[in-house]
Amino acid sequence: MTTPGASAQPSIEVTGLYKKYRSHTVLEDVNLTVSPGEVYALTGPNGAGKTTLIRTITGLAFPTRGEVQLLGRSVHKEGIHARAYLGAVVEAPARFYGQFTGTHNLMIHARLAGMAPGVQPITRARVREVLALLELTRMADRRVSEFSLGQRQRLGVASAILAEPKVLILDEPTSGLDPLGIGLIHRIVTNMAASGCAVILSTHHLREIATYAHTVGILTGGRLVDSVDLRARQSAYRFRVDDPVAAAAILDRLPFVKKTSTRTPYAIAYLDSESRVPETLTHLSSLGIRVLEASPDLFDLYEYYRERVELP
Ligand SMILES: Nc1ncnc2c1ncn2[C@@H]1O[C@H](COP(=O)(O)OP(=O)(O)OP(=O)(O)O)[C@@H](O)[C@H]1O
Repeated sequence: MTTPGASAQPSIEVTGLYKKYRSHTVLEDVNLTVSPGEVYALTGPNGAGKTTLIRTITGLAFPTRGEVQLLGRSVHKEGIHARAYLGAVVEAPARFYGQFTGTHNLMIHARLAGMAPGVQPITRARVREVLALLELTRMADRRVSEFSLGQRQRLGVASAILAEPKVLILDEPTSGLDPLGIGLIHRIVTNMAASGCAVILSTHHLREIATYAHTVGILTGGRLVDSVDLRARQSAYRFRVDDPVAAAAILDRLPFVKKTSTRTPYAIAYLDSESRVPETLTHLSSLGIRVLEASPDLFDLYEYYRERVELP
């Protein structure tokens, strides 16, 4: 997993966002930032407002109040510039011309995308490349009306990455895909992020997303109730000891331990790297603390999510 630059200017910045449909508040004071190279997964119960938030971030819907910036430009005031480096699939599966082939549809998309200010023209070779990346070469010259739902879904992602965007936004990109298709989307998102692209995607698949997202935002009732930094959670190790409180106090003094807690019979430490585990064990043992077991303290996003959305 790459580590996105924490100090870089955010690629996506949502500030004080409200969205109302008549008297119904769908989004309430939503604030979030996504850095270059970061994968931000948005999750929450049905009707929480995920699609509305994604539509507003991409400029398809207008906020009642608040602002969205992409690469430092306001989506709703400088749309053409803000969206020049945006790739998105907001309505899944994306709309295509059924009577045209996959290649033809992407060529139409390429011409439109190539009109954005500062964007390089997209070549036929690039169209072939993204079709191959999405494992659609075999379907490339077939009419889109003959594509299955999953193939259309993949063609949508192909069109979103065609212009090598710096911001990629995908609304439920894996819904309707088979397990191999889901793995394919994960790899593409991971590779895009590794090349510096900021990604927001919405999903209900928590256990999958935990393997490659950097941050998970939990939206419920239109409010972003939590933002979970999965990288920090994944650096936790647990040590089974006779006296967890004493062990945690010792661990707390180590310079490479960021935070400690206890959960009997474990002392839990957030280390700055996995390579610190042997050093930590030696240190505990030198101070008379017998460690009966040491292992990663795996974070269960599903359990965490359940607790967050079930809170009154
Ligand atoms: N155009 C609209 N007019 C009125 N209400 C709307 C409109 N679009 C969405 N809503 C309402 O906004 C709320 C949030 O809907 P949204 O589709 O954003 O939720 P979601 O989190 O994406 O749900 P799901 O997980 O089911 O896809 C719902 O109560 C929905 O009825």
